[in-house]
Amino acid sequence: MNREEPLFRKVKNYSYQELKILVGEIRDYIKTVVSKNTGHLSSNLGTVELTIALYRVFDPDEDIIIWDTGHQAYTHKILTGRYGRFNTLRQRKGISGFLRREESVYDVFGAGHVGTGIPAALGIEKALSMVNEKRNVVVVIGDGALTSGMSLEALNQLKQLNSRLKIILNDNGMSISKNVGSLSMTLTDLRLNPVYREIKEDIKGTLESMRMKKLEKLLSRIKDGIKHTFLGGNVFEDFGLNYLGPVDGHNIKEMEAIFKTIKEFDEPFIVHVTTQKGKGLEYAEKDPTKFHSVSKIDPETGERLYTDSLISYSKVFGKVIIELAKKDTRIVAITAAMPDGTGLSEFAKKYPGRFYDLGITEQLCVTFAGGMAVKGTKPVFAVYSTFLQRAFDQLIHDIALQKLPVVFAVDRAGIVGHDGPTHNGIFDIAYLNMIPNMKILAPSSLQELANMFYTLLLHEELDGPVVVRYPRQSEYGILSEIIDNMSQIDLWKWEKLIKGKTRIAILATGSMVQPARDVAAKYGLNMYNCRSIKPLDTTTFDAIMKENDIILSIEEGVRIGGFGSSLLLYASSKRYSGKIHVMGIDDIFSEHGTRAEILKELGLEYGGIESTIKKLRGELNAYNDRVRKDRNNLTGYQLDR
Ligand SMILES: Cc1ncc(C[n+]2csc(CCOP(=O)(O)OP(=O)(O)O)c2C)c(N)n1
Ligand SMILES: CC(=O)[C@@H](O)[C@H](O)COP(=O)(O)O
Ligand SMILES: [Mg+2]
Repeated sequence: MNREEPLFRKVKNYSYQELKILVGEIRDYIKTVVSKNTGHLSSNLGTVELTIALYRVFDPDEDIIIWDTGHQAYTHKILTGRYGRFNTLRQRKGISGFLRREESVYDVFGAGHVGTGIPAALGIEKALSMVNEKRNVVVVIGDGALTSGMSLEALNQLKQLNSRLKIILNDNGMSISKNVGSLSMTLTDLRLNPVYREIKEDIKGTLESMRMKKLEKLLSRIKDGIKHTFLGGNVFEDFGLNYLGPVDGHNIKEMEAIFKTIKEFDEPFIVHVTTQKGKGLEYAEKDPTKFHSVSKIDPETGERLYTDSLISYSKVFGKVIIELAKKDTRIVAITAAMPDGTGLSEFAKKYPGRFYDLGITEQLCVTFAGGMAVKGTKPVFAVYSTFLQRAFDQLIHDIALQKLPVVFAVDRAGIVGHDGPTHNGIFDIAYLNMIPNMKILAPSSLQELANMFYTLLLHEELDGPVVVRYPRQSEYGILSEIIDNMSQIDLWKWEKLIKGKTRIAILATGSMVQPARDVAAKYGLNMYNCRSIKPLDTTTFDAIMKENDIILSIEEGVRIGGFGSSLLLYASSKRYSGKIHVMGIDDIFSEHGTRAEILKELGLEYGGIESTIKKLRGELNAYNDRVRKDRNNLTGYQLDR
């Protein structure tokens, strides 16, 4: 039970001098904890003053405050009763890096994925109105998140639903990389347009009563429909929002004045706050993208603390796609605002005309790729497994149904570690497995990843979509060697890695092949790398069923609807009389912690596989004993007669 008194209650009474000290302390605390624990550094350094100003005006005990995405809400956590526990951020059993309802009553709506803020706030507002509860509902949303489909769909409903939402737009000009699209250009215009600066000057610095009068006048002019001459008009006003800004997001006093003003009005507002991503930390200010989401770093220099000889799957993918694009000019790469995370940023520089960052729009990206495929290009959409969930219908309706040859590079498949349940990519096998015409591959090594894309993009005639899923993992390897050794492989054939001495086989996919292989080698088991999850290599599987009494399948994904469940369905159709045991993730949301910790808890590593094998071997021995005994008994019975 958390008994910490929320700091926001005290902060309301701080002087501006005290607030300045608090701001510095919070920034320092965030830097210290994130550099040790991993986390979202730049975005959180940018929202310290914004959160303080907001909570001095709006009261989290009274008002409803929603954070879109939640990756920028560390100051919110620190102010709402988690100062003491903040140093456990993103650690196993520690506090989450995102908003979680079970963690605090002040995390009103859980988050992690972009674009949920305005839709959820709108729902909450309407639910409150049904019970005649009039509370302020405030949403904090970034300029990147504002461009996502869900945000825009919700904005489109504000007028019709008579919303009074107060939207605080935290505009730092950045998504993870530079923000893209027309709306981001509009925001740049608004930041620079002197008309708005005049209004800001008008409001700022005036006495409370004067400020209110000016605002009332402004609002009555807005309502009279003359906003276009007075304000110049902007897209937000077309959505029914009163627009105010831009306001300096590092000036608490200035923000307070505007927040107090909007709190007085029974009207929907959008306050355009400008902040700097990485504020107050030189290296993060210089390269906010690099420090958006960080692994362990030296807090003073920002240097990463990890072994250089390890290479991530994303990095190999990024390099491979450049090499392949040299050989085939039809290859294009698409990302939903994740050029860095997916390894595509170098491709973007090398082939700007063949690279599409479409913003945080996974659904758009899928259908856009479909359109490109129709016209003979070879689109590769690189996306995190968890974010591809957004585009389920597009995968079915726009891609698979039409057998469009789109390649999906599904990164962060499996357990992601510190980001936790909102970001774990554990559902993709299941949600893709059920879609007709969809093929799913999983490489078991960096080299196999390279070979898969090499084969798919240069040597296969694709008759529909193909997904390659790979984990948030780094392994030993030399990038140039991997590229030099790229070769064609039989994508749809399972590879026998070990010929065992028992009638037990392990069938593993992707990241599970390496630990399973070690166990198989120790216990003399037959071992297969099932690189094709769908279609099953039924020729090999038929032979496996003939040669083995026990089959253990292992995948880094949910068991329901996964690879193992496909094996079970097929095996039962063939009346296989042996036992198939499926290892994977049960019907739960796995927690945050290191990837190794979580995999261990799930039994998806050497130790877990070994103990399962021991159990299965025990069962097999007991079964064989029973059969032997039965046979003896039977013989005895016959003799007796
Ligand atoms: C559906 C979805 N797609 C992609 C992401 C990855 N992502 C997390 S934060 C972010 C950028 C958001 O930009 P913005 O809202 O401006 O926040 P900032 O970090 O600039 O404060 C992205 C693309 C996500 N969380 N959810
Ligand atoms: C908030 C968000 O969705 C991203 O910032 C994500 O946390 C990045 O994950 P990686 O660190 O795996 O790139
Ligand atoms: Mg931003």
